[in-house]
Amino acid sequence: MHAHIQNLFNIAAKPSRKVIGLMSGTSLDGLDVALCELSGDGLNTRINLLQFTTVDYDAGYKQRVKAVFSKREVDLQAVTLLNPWIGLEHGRMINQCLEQWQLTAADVDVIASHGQTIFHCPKRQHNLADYGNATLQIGDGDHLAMATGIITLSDFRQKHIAAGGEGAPLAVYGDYLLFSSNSENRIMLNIGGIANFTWLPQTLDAEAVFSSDIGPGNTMMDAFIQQHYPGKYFDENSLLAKAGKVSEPLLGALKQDSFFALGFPKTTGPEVFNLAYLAKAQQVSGTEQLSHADIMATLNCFSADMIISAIKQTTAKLEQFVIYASGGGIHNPLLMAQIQAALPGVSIKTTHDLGINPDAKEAVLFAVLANECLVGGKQKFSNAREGIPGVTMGKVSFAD
Ligand SMILES: Nc1ncnc2c1ncn2[C@@H]1O[C@H](COP(=O)(O)OP(=O)(O)OP(=O)(O)O)[C@@H](O)[C@H]1O
Ligand SMILES: CC(=O)N[C@H]1[C@@H]2OC[C@@H](O2)[C@@H](O)[C@@H]1O[C@H](C)C(=O)O
Repeated sequence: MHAHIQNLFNIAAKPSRKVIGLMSGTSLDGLDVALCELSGDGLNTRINLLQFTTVDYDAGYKQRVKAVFSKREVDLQAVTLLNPWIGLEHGRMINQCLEQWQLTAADVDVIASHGQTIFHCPKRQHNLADYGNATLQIGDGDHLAMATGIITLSDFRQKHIAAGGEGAPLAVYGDYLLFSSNSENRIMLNIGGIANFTWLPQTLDAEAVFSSDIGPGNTMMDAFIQQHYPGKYFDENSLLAKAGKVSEPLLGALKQDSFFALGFPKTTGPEVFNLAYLAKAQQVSGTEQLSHADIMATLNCFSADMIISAIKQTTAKLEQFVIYASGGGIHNPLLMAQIQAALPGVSIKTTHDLGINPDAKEAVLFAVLANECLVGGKQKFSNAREGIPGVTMGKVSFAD
């Protein structure tokens, strides 16, 4: 047996493992790095979030990734160069975190790397008869493993698609394993660039659980700020949105996309919800002359309304449920206030109340997927129709 396989076997046989979960999402703000200690598997998974940092991307990094991010036409050389480069950059960022935490590579068993999504393309979106669902994450795992000296599991989404899913949301697996409860119905709401949620009924029924994208979380608001306010990346504390008034005609036009009429689960991305989408809605509704503040107020309301509608649809027959929010959108006060106002009596907490820093949640979920890849596989997920095929995800890169 190769020593690497023996090593992997030993890691899987340990009573607990240290896993670094990585997430770099659609907001392109930074790399979320979560050092977790994991024991058990399936519904017996126990997790301790030991360290969490977001390593901010500098302007140069953002510019390089944005040049290819969610664009139909790109410089293929740039994509090819970015694939190893992002792997190496993420490796450098992890090494920096380890130094800050006064740890070494030997203190970590594996890295679980999401990579950087540059294009997400479910069949329903591209509509080409000869092709199925597709998604592309770059930031090569071999480069990450070599740069850190740590075994790396990466590229989790391809197996999901190969087994019939859309490659997302993968949150459902970790949400179910970590956060389901037999004492309350839960909605795990993540408001990142794209908003998504996982439905966790208190019956714990793995066949009833599902996860779905909702529509834009922060992505359109961020894109608008970045276009009109150079040097700013988002509408900090909803200041601009709060200064504006919602335009009902524009809001109505924004809600017209066929994506919203589809049932759950479904996935989307900034390939659909972007500034071109806004421009078209403004044209259709004759609202080209709106002020920046009114547009931002409307975009904020658009994200809030679609989140509210998804939650109402899912919980229509329920007396009680609790929302556990996470992702950068929870720091947007206007967005959160609108959601709460539309759901009076519903308790909106954050994953902090479940012991997980809400900014770290997605990175933690990838650490859980890696743990399942190494020691799990016993929890039955077989509901491919709901986007939860029961497969092992993650490709192994050894460190030498
Ligand atoms: N103080 C704040 N006020 C308003 N918005 C904020 C604030 N802090 C963070 N945000 C929003 O959160 C975003 C970052 O969210 P997050 O890190 O969850 O995104 P992501 O992980 O890239 O997304 P995804 O889940 O889609 O992959 C910022 O771009 C911004 O829109
Ligand atoms: C293709 C892709 O990267 N999708 C992301 C994105 O960001 C939020 C939403 O869109 C979600 O579907 C997904 O990420 C989370 C971690 C998921 O798979 O659950």
